[in-house]
Amino acid sequence: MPSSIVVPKKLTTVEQYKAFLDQYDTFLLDCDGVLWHGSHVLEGILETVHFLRKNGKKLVFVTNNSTLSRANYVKKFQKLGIEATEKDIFSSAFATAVYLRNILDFPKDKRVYVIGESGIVDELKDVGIESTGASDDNGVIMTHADFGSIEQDPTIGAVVCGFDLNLNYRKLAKAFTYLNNKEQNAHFILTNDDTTFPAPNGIYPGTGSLAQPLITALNRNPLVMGKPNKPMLDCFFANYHTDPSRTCMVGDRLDTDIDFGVNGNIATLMVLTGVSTEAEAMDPKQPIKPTYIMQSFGDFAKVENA
Ligand SMILES: O=C(O)[C@H](O)[C@H](O)COP(=O)(O)O
Repeated sequence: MPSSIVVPKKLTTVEQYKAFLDQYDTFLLDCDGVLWHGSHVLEGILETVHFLRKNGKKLVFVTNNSTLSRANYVKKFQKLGIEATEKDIFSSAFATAVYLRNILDFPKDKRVYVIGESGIVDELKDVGIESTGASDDNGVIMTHADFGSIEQDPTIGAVVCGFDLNLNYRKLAKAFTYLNNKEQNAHFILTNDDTTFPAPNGIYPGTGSLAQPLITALNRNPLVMGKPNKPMLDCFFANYHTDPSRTCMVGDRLDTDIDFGVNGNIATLMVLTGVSTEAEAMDPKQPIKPTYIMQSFGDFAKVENA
């Protein structure tokens, strides 16, 4: 059906919330912009998570944020008051590690150069892949005399770029050097390509924006793992055999979360606590249409008190 004909249904009343919830057993939940901003849990989220689980709903957390391993995400969830186990969490770092190991059959004698944080390093280690870079190059200030210190490294079989609060020129120069060596033929992979992400006081450049200097310098498009791309979807459906007709993706971004659900042929609910706006979703020219829209996922807590 042409996207201009699909009109998202806005949920605003407790009766509509209840009727919506009765249709689904499994909810795939984005994290940044749905559950929290950074480490600030949004209003009503804890009550909603408790209420849905008490009513037998399955919650699966699907995040493009590659900064933490699933083990460390479990600790973050617990610290924020949300019970979770590693098998409930699908992060772009996990999808990247699984893809390198299982799909690319990454050679045992090769390593990965990482622009990113511990989530990528830890998930790669979990599947037996050695990495270098990441925090090793944090705070390393280059001078114009340092260019000679950047050498080729034939052990690098892939460069993986994720969100990195400590991105610097040295990391970009090393990644470029490895990827620009045609004989080496190293894979160029992004954990995700979110252009921005929501924080408590606004939105900030995301992984897709941080990787742009490499994409421009190399004139090469990377392989992207996270939502809405197929590797993350394959990762989810390989681990969960849910009934697609009773599964709903909940997210705040049209171009990642909602598109991910559309690609997976499941219903989608867009919340207005993150990046995308209602006007963007309702625009007839918008090709990606959520099934439903509501203000906040935390509003479902009102059903319990109704
Ligand atoms: O990597 C980034 O740009 C952000 O961390 C990412 O956008 C957040 O991922 P989400 O939980 O919204 O999927």
